[in-house]
Amino acid sequence: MKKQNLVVVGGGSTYTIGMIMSLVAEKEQFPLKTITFYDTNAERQEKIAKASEIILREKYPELESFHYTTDKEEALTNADFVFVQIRTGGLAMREQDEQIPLNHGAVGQETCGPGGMAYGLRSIGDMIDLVNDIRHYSPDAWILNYTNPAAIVAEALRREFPEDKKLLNICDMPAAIMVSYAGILGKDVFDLVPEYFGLNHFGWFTKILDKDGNDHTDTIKRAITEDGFIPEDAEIANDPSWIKTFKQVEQMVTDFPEYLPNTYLQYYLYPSQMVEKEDVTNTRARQVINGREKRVHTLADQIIADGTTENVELEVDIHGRYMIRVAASMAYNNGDIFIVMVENNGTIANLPDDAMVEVPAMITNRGPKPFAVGNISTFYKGLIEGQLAYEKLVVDAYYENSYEKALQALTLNRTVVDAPRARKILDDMIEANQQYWPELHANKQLVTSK
Ligand SMILES: NC(=O)c1ccc[n+]([C@@H]2O[C@H](COP(=O)([O-])OP(=O)(O)OC[C@H]3O[C@@H](n4cnc5c(N)ncnc54)[C@H](O)[C@@H]3O)[C@@H](O)[C@H]2O)c1
Ligand SMILES: O=P(O)(O)OC[C@H]1O[C@H](O[C@H]2[C@H](O)[C@@H](O)[C@@H](O)O[C@@H]2CO)[C@H](O)[C@@H](O)[C@@H]1O
Ligand SMILES: [Mn+2]
Repeated sequence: MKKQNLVVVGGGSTYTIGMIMSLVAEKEQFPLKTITFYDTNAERQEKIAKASEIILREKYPELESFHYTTDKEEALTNADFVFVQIRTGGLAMREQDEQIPLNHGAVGQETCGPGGMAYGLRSIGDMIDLVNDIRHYSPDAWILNYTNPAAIVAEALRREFPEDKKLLNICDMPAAIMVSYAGILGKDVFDLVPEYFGLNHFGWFTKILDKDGNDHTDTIKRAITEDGFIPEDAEIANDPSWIKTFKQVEQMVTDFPEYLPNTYLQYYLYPSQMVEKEDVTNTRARQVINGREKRVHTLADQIIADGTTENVELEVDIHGRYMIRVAASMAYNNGDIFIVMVENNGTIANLPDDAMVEVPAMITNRGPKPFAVGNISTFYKGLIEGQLAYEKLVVDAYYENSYEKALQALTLNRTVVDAPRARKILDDMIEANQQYWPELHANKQLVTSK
């Protein structure tokens, strides 16, 4: 098996140490020659990198080299795989994305509704620059992007790099949900085969099979409605916010029992309930700053101070394992099946060809080969078309510097609906994002004809 040169962009991310542990756990499936971290924030990256260096020295002695840098040429040259996990504006801006809509009575969420638009308009420019840089230094590298909001980023990258066949956008949420299905069934998550359709953070499992073709969908539905649904992946199992989110699946399956929903659908199906549950002074970003970020930084500090991992507990989670299994299937043409984002082109027959959809695909060394879904029925088609229009309008707003397109996007979104409210949210977001967003201009025709 050829050993791979891996670059992690966003080396200072709160997910990096988990990713390193997953790379250790998956070294047989995805053997590495070198690992390089790249980040624009030297200080944030250094702490994570120094801890990672110790972990790798102890647990991955066969690795030929590990290094970290803020120099893009040094980082991106000679890569086989580039994993991208950046957050333009950091968790501080995530907090604004969540608080602004809540101040106007709308859902405040990282990737759904107005928060997703704000984060999208910040991320698109950086992601385009980054893909250009990667292609300049490593034209043939596989790029696995999971930078959020993945749906909007994927749409922008589709428009910007239409011929790039080695760029794949992925999300761990379906896999994390499947970990809980596996728990219900007493099976390994990688032994389950999903049937699924939708957009990123906006989809449904239509069937859960095992590798022998046995259908477990009804067993899972029954278990959820009778016994409830809990997160089982190590990273989120004890997190009160994720426990609440998984609990909401019970209501979704009771109200709409046809298919099994992605957890993120809660924001679109029960927006008022979601707003009522929130505390604007302690939104998810604040919980992550005081929770995951603090935990990861304390862990890194301890590993660095001790010079060893002997005194800490290091866990492997589905986030890293899933990303790595997708990469391995590309590297070694395994033909494994994973849920990923692809340009539709008929996969969901009654949706536009140019939609970025999330569906199961066979992952090969020629990229993802999605399985045909066929026509989807009215409820799902209606919901998806509205959300897809919102996503496309956000990307239009970016390219056209259009205030109007941004306003249309928010008004269309199920988490907002009301046009005056959309305008208030948009105006506050423009103010908060001056440093990051393209300048949005009002429709010139209307202004001049006054
Ligand atoms: N798709 C998914 O399912 C999924 C799952 C988990 C995390 N994520 C995403 O992963 C990303 C990281 O999340 P986090 O909470 O760890 O954020 P974080 O802020 O802790 O980490 C992001 C890192 O990226 C760096 N960075 C920012 N802009 C950069 C640029 N242009 N070039 C290089 N480095 C840059 C930052 O300095 C920071 O160290 C986010 O986009 C998050 O939404 C996605
Ligand atoms: O609110 P956060 O920052 O805790 O989570 C936001 C992310 O949530 C999903 O990722 C989960 C993942 O599903 C789970 O396996 C585990 O690794 O935790 C992650 C979050 O902590 C979602 O898919 C991502 O897009 C979000 O960024
Ligand atoms: Mn996701």
